[in-house]
Amino acid sequence: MSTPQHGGPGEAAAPYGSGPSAQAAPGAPGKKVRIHHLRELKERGEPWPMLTAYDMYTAELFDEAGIPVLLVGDSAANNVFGYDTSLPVTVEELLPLVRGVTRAVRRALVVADLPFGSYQLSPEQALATSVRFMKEGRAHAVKLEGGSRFAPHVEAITGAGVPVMGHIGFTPQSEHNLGGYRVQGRGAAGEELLADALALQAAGAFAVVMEMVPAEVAKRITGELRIPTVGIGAGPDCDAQVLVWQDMAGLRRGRAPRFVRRYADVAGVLSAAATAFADEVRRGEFPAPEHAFQ
Ligand SMILES: Nc1nc(=O)c2c([nH]1)NC[C@@H]1CN(c3ccc(C(=O)N[C@@H](CCC(=O)O)C(=O)O)cc3)CN21
Ligand SMILES: CC(C)C(=O)C(=O)O
Ligand SMILES: [Mg+2]
Repeated sequence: MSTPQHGGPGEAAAPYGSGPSAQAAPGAPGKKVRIHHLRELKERGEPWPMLTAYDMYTAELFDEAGIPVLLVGDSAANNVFGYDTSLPVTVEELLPLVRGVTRAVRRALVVADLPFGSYQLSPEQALATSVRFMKEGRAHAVKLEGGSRFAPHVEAITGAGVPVMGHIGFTPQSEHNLGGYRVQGRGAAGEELLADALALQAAGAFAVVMEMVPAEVAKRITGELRIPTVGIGAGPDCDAQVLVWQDMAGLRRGRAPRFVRRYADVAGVLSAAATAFADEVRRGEFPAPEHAFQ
């Protein structure tokens, strides 16, 4: 195979995020993001962005915009399939989305989120599901929710050569146990969170998401870890920041979580386009002669 693989042995090339290739022109071949690049960004104190993506066009745009890591989140449950929680989404539903995203990217590292029930049963199940996302989804890494209790699962997966991203703090797959969308790690629970992060690192995780964690706790954990932390509602001192793209771009309407900043009004743009199309069809203004064949 001549195609370089993500997460393989490091090249002597300039690290991702430095030099002119950091913002490669659309269509430029660019360099694939590797896990060691993310570690180097942490060492240099350069925060990096991560976004969810669930399809080809968004993946292509985010890749070209220089987002080094794309997550095919189990949040597709809410943001693609319309479930009210992330619990019902299945491997069978997520796999085709992962395939679409990995086909579209040139540089970004694509992380497949393991859905509820597809890894918790045993390290063997976690590895088997990860292998499906790597082989059938062509993902570059997987992500799973949970702390120290999932260290054996992370070890089984990384032991097979598959990079794993952890996820601690508010873990949506456990929302019924956590009592809803609530900040995690306040007070004494902060020490447990640190222990969880260290256990994931020791098990071989290459990064760890911290969701809805007090900023001071996230800062402390980020300082204690060698691997990058990726915050969502975890303050400014994480090594990276992630948002769900429909929140970031204003496609999802209604009240967004407090940790969201909206960078666009995609809902407004799409809604105006659909309304204009509908009006023109109803008025007989579309199609015009140039849209028709003689
Ligand atoms: N569109 C979307 N964005 C997300 O961030 C997201 C998903 N979907 N689906 C899966 C999980 C669920 N997540 C969520 C969902 C809601 C809140 C929320 O409503 N938070 C409130 C209450 C916080 C509190 O009471 O402490 C907030 O104002 O932040 C937070 C995280 C994060 N993930
Ligand atoms: C919010 C991110 C971290 C996530 O797990 C998802 O989108 O599923
Ligand atoms: Mg998720």
